[in-house]
Amino acid sequence: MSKQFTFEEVSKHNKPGDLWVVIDAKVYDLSRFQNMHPGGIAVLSDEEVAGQDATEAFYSLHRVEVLEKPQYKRLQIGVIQGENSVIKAPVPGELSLVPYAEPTWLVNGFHSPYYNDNHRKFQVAMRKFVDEFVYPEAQIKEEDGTRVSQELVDRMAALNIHAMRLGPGKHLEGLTLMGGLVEPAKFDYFHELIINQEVARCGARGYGDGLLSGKVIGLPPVLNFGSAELKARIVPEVLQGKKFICLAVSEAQAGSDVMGIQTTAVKSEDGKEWIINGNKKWITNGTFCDYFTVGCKTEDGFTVILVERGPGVETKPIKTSYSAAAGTSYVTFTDARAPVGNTLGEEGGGIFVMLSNFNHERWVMCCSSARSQRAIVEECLKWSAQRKAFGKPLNSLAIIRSKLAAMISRVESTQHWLENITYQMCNMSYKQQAGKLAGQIAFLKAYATSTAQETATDAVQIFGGRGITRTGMGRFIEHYHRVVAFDALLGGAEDVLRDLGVRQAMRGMPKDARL
Ligand code: HEM
Repeated sequence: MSKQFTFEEVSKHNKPGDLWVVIDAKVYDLSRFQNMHPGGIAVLSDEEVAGQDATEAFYSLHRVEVLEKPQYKRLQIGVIQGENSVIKAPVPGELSLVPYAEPTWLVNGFHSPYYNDNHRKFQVAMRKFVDEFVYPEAQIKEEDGTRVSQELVDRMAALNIHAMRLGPGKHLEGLTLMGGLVEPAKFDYFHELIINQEVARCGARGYGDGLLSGKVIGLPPVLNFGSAELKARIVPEVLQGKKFICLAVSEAQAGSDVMGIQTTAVKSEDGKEWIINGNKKWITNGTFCDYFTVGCKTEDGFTVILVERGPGVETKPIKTSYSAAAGTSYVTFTDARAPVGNTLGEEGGGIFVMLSNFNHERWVMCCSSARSQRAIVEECLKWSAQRKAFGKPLNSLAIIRSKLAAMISRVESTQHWLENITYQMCNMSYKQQAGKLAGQIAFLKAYATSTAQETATDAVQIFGGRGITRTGMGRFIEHYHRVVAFDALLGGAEDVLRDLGVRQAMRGMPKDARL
């Protein structure tokens, strides 16, 4: 039972060296902490703070998690008699009750045609997993730039999360998914959407990519186009998190224009091996990968080949504006060799391999982008309610409400469009998806990432200086604003995607259509 105090008792401890404050009905003795306080001693000695209820002042300057940290928690010496604490730190695994902080299907009283009971149970389990194991590691590693721990990779493997991140399909047969929560045959794209969206909540974009997103885009060409022998050798060890794979397409000389790549693969004299020369740039997870799914120029055109790390393959880190935890690399191939049996799809048929892979990659990015955007909406709603400016909460200003309205509309429309496309994916074959959804997904990705950038800009304005400060109240805004361009470039730049979408539409125009 906590020690009980009255406001009167607390008010006697109102000077440096004997300094107590009340925050949310809890009494803190700051006498010994005052000299270590990052905000300085003067603010604590203020007559409206020392010995007083400083709840409002505190929450306009600190995030809730400050008082959750053990070193600060122990400054609490008791509670105010007869008063209850009302401020609640987010509880791991729980849904947020802040309006628009969750997609509508997770909001009490709302309905959705897309999600069944199994999706709901799956979401609960996935959120718990992310809050308990992913979020804490993400926050540390995004800062220190080291890669995801093998311990977490193993935990994910034990639940077969690596396999589920590749979507529904034969590769799930016989696996126990999420401890038996989903039957492999019933796992669909909404389950996968849930994984992507829950992981995106870790609020660490570089680390998020470091969490084996190279596998999400690098393994499907092996799964869908590799020989039976190659699949048997590569797939299980990658899905068990024992080996790592990435997709290596873009180059110093070619990004969105995939056909412009210059890495070459020529056959050895005995015809048994490919000899590969060239470079690949911005390769996510490349620094720590064992396998590279490489786009190459060959005699017949464009061919995709699985190259194993070995002589002639070198990777070095590229410093980008997000964390080195992503393992972004520059890869060079100097007479690197791969057996001809490592060819993925037809020789010269690489563009088909790549294009069918792009849809899924872009859709995954839409899932994450929509969820990251939503987290920023939540931050802005909270901040504008608890921060005062000109003597009033920020959200009493019409201009702030107008920015919030635009943010909410953007994230809601992105999520709803995403859910509709996901529903189409659930009801189409992989081939139908490639034909019918390439345009839709390209448009959605360009829409999600351009609205994300608008939201990032608005959020910085709402947070002011804190929106460009790496610690404290605005730390997620600063991070988001710094990394938001990644989504807009990876998997195809916005203008290229919009153009692709329109070209697809033009191709589908009925020949007899007239005004
Ligand atoms: C239990 C009591 C308190 C603890 C543990 C605490 C802790 C901290 C911490 C960790 C920071 C750094 C924030 C960050 O960048 O993450 C900080 C900053 C600050 N604190 Fe406190 N604080 C306490 C009470 C107060 C109170 C009562 C005030 C009075 C208004 C105050 C005023 C400030 C100010 C002005 C800053 C600088 C904020 C900024 O740079 O934006 N603190 N405090």
